[in-house]
Amino acid sequence: MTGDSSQKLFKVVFILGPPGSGKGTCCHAIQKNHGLIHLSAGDLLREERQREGSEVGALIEAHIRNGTIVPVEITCMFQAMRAAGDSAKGFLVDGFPRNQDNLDGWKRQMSGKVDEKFVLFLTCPTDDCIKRCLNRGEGRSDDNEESFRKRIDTYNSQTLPIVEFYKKQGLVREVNSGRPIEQVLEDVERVFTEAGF
Ligand SMILES: Nc1ncnc2c1ncn2[C@@H]1O[C@H](COP(=O)(O)OP(=O)(O)OP(=O)(O)O)[C@@H](O)[C@H]1O
Ligand SMILES: Nc1ccn([C@H]2C[C@H](O)[C@@H](COP(=O)(O)O)O2)c(=O)n1
Ligand SMILES: [Mg+2]
Repeated sequence: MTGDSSQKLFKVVFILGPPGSGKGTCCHAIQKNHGLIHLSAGDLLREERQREGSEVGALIEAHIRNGTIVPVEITCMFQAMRAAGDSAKGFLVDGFPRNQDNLDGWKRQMSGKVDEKFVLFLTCPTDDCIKRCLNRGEGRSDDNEESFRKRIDTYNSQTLPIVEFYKKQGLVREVNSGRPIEQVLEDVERVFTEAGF
């Protein structure tokens, strides 16, 4: 799809859901099957935090441990999409937009540049999410009970209203991810097929 004759619109699917609900796991499978590019806002922030000489590394780490959301000027998803090139079939934008500041920044930067296909919204009971995070085994500094509680509070108070915003536009596709992964992926695959991917 094209906007004007010179600019191709970026096809985007947002992936939202509570911490540990399986966003990254689903993106990994979908990316493989459909040739889409997976961009996780959390992964991009962790990468920047690790970059030698980063001026915002300490600030990012403080937000990650506190389960709060980094200002959108730092979480620059557009830059990452551009860097991925326009040969991409589309992008799986994982864990973004996570609050009103993310959404406002996204609109400021992306208006007229993206084709927002839908929001894949994963739902999962908190008890399952915490077990998954505590057993993830990736050494993340926020995979502990205290950070998890803060992340889930932020999710409930700041991310769910963003899901509501997209629901009102009829863009939300909900999948219950509190089930065995094979069943989750079957439903996720169906959602993508129905959307023409
Ligand atoms: N359906 C499932 N059943 C059991 N375990 C799962 C399922 N989906 C994902 N997991 C496991 O749960 C952990 C968290 O999954 P994942 O990293 O995909 O979640 P996430 O939503 O990206 O979390 P975060 O928001 O913290 O990045 C991983 O160890 C993953 O292997
Ligand atoms: N849009 C985003 C996404 C992530 N972060 C920070 C705060 C999160 O708790 C942390 C981990 O994200 P995840 O890997 O769980 O998606 O990264 C943010 O500030 N803004
Ligand atoms: Mg993740």
